[in-house]
Amino acid sequence: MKAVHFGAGNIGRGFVGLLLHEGGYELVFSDVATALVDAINAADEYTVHEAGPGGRDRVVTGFRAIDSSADPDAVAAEVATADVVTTAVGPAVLRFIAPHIVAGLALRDPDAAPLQVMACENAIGATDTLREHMQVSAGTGWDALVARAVFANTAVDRIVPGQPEAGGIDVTVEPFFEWAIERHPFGAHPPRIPGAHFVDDLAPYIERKLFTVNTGHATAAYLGARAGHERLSDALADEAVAAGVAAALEETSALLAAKHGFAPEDLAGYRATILGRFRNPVLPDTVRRVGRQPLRKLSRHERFVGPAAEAAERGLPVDALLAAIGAALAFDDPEDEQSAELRRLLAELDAATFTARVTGLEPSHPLFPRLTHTVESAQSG
Ligand SMILES: NC(=O)c1ccc[n+]([C@@H]2O[C@H](COP(=O)([O-])OP(=O)(O)OC[C@H]3O[C@@H](n4cnc5c(N)ncnc54)[C@H](O)[C@@H]3O)[C@@H](O)[C@H]2O)c1
Ligand SMILES: O=P(O)(O)OC[C@@H](O)[C@@H](O)[C@H](O)[C@H](O)CO
Repeated sequence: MKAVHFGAGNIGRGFVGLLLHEGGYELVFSDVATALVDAINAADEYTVHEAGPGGRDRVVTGFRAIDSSADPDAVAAEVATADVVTTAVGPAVLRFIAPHIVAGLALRDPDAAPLQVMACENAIGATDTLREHMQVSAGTGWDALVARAVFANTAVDRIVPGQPEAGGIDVTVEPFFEWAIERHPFGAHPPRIPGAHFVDDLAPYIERKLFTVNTGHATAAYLGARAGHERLSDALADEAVAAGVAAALEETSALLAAKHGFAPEDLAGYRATILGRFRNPVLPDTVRRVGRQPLRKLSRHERFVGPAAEAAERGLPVDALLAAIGAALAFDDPEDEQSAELRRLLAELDAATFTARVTGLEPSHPLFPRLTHTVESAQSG
């Protein structure tokens, strides 16, 4: 069995690659970072260090890597004979991966079992998005190729911080992980991924994850950055930050209970587990990594505006989410392109134009005036 994984970064090596290896797949990483590709090819094994209670070291073997910008034909050839393709590249990069998978499908034996495609990004329907990019890339050839693959959306959860260069290709991660995958696309032949669980309806899982883990994480990062903290665990140790995170998650939990029928006590337990994960003092995570790409995080269906808009539609409270958005608007990391763009847009646009452009919220939406007010406050303060 063979898996091609696009994106050999933190979650690629520290989670997706690890579980595919443990499932028995030969692993082919594809990345565009030449030095990383070279380092992977120079190694016979790497270690995933699980930092925190219950964690242990896990060794990954049986892998190689291809630089997809230098050798796209090699990537296509690997995809053609793979059983599984996964991605962890960031939602905006999926459009660049799509042509490689299409090229692989074009080379694939039409009688082979369908390629199992799963995008493992922090985004709702990321595999659907990848499939749409593939359809565009294939053009009129799509009808002939689409039967050679099946597509499943997934929700992946494991905190994998940025890694120090001195660590080579080893990865330090938290011990916790969860990987939920849509069941129906695979019929009787799901991929073999130990610890993953297959579900009939992914929507409650991905929304619970994105609107709890990622809403809480980003709230901690933005409130923490504004309070001068660098480490995520230090931000959580700040009572004011922790209170802001707890309040934002009370609001998203109320939405998740109303929308998906989760029991409030189960959501309270889920929140407590997650806050414990954020507080992990031996996980070297930073507010810069967690706050990265704030424009993506402020977009319409993402971790803040997504739940706040739906909560507002239902008449549920959104004050703490708006406070978190206010902190996001203050995020200033000159090395993060989106942070710099955010600062430029805040300086140049009026509040209503900024709100519409950055959040994608319709001006007629009940949240729009409150969001605009939050933007005005950020601009004046
Ligand atoms: N790190 C986490 O805790 C975590 C957890 C769950 C999900 N995720 C999601 O996984 C994705 C990746 O996150 P990460 O933290 O691993 O980021 P990362 O920056 O560590 O890794 C991304 C990798 O993708 C590579 N890449 C960029 N463009 C590429 C291309 N065109 N083709 C192939 N590879 C390309 C980069 O070189 C990099 O190695 C994101 O969507 C993120 O939200 C991350
Ligand atoms: O990867 P992002 O930028 O969408 O979000 C940053 C973190 O919140 C995220 O990577 C978490 O560590 C991860 O989603 C935990 O499962």
